[in-house]
Amino acid sequence: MARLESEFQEIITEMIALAAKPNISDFYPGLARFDLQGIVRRTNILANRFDSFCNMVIANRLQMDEEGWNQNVGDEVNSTQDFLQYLLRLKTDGDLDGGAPFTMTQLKALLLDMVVGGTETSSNSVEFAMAEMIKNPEVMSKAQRELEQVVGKDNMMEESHLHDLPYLKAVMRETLRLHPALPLLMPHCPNETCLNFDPERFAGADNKWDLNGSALNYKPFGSSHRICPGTVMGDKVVLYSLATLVHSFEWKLLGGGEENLDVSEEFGINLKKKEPLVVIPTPRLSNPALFEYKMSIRMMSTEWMRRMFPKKRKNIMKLPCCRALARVEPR
Ligand code: HEM
Repeated sequence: MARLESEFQEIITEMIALAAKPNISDFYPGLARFDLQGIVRRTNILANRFDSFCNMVIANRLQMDEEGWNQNVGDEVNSTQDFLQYLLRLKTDGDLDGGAPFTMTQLKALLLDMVVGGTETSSNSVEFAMAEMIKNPEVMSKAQRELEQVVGKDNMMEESHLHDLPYLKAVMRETLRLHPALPLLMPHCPNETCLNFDPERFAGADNKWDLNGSALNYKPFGSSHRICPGTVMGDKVVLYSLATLVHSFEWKLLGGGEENLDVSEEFGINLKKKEPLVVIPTPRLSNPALFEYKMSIRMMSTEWMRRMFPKKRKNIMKLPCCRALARVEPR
């Protein structure tokens, strides 16, 4: 399991690094066939490894379906179908509007786009937002109060609560303003100094900033033709993760000194926190039983995981894709 996890992470991290690497062939196309920096050769190796990974996941899913592990396959588009099952159905039947079926190559390309485009962008944004809230306790308290009112301390955060969390949404917007996940968009700079973390900029009913890139002075997901195709998903994943973390736990730095927490960035194609955030969570919900989670895996079902790793069921949540897509539900 650990080997599979680290291999998956290694592929994705290296793919992102290669995508960002300046390639001399882009400036002198005549040199492209020599692949002087080995970028094409390395990319092909990674693409093959990702392909094998996808083949394994897809083959297992198909085998499970064949053996009836998920009895709901074939029902109307239902909540128990995982994302891969849905894509595989599009591959066979086409979409609901009569669109042409997917090919297997398109299906894998979509998975690759989602993993490469959506993993670090979302997790880095959550890390920055948590760091800023820990550094600014008044922001953390306000977000916690909002969650207490909307969700309640005797309840678990659910996706349906997301619409009623305007302050946490403002925290996320402000995080993306100050620490844009992908900083290399068209060049732009603020017309006044606004370096402090202040979610109030985005709070209030008259807040006019959205994420669709229509206002060119706020476009954390890009804008126009090249706008991020994962905007809606990224928005929900980041907000849901933040809400769950803030609602369920108090957060402290190891050794204290929250007010001096370093939030500086390491520049790259993906902006990440220079020093990883290391924090200590303390449960804050009133009912300890709420922390005995029943995990329901959306993208890869638990049955699939059990089947694939029969001897290591206890480690099921250690696979990064499961952690990212797992939904936490109360018992
Ligand atoms: C906080 C989360 C995210 C942020 C801030 C973000 C931001 C961005 C930005 C700024 C771009 C570049 C737009 C441009 O070239 O002008 C982009 C591109 C892209 N994003 Fe995201 N993204 C996020 C999450 C996601 C997710 C969840 C997915 C997939 C499910 C995704 C998939 C992609 C893809 C495939 C592209 C390349 C599009 C193209 O080149 O045409 N992103 N993203």
